[in-house]
Amino acid sequence: MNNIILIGMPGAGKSTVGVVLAKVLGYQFIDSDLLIQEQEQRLLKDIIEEEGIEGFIQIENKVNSKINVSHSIIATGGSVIYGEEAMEHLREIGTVIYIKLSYETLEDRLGNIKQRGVVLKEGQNLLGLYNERCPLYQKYAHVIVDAENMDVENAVEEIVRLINTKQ
Ligand SMILES: Nc1ncnc2c1ncn2[C@@H]1O[C@H](COP(=O)(O)OP(=O)(O)O)[C@@H](O)[C@H]1O
Ligand SMILES: O=C(O)C1=C[C@@H](OP(=O)(O)O)[C@@H](O)[C@H](O)C1
Ligand SMILES: [Mg+2]
Repeated sequence: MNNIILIGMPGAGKSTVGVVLAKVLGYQFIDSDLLIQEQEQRLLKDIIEEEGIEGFIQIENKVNSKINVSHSIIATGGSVIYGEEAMEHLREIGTVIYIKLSYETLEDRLGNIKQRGVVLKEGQNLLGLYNERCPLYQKYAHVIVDAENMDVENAVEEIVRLINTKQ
């Protein structure tokens, strides 16, 4: 269905890069986080607080599994890769692009992840989360974009270049 799905760690730039990419390609833009909030009529932070991280992951999996669009850029939330059904669906409806950054860059960019409402297990820190998730982002990606040292415009250009190379 010709969609482009962005995955990666929180702070990787999925939402920021995604909206610019949509403009450049003339696609629609969808942010899974906003879809979840709309369908649940609750803020992400309230869902995480009220349902716990397992409950949030289930809701995120359900919402992403039902996305039915075409010619859209879909910026997912960083924890989407815990939902197997969602990832299989997203891989079927488009090209999954992993925006990859080093741990050091993410740490600089993120500040306090606890305030950001990231799905963190008890006692887990950003490095633990990074090491746990990187293999999953890699597993589900059709294309990996190394966005280290790239500003938003450079990242958009690189994604467009990789998509064109792939076709
Ligand atoms: N390529 C980039 N270079 C520097 N900062 C960026 C870049 N992309 C995004 N940012 C900044 O990083 C933060 C997180 O970006 P965001 O798009 O919300 O990431 P995500 O949706 O992947 O969690 C924002 O403050 C954003 O302005
Ligand atoms: O990685 C995570 O655990 C999360 C990332 C958030 O989205 P972004 O990746 O857009 O920040 C959001 O889905 C939720 O707060 C959980
Ligand atoms: Mg986002």
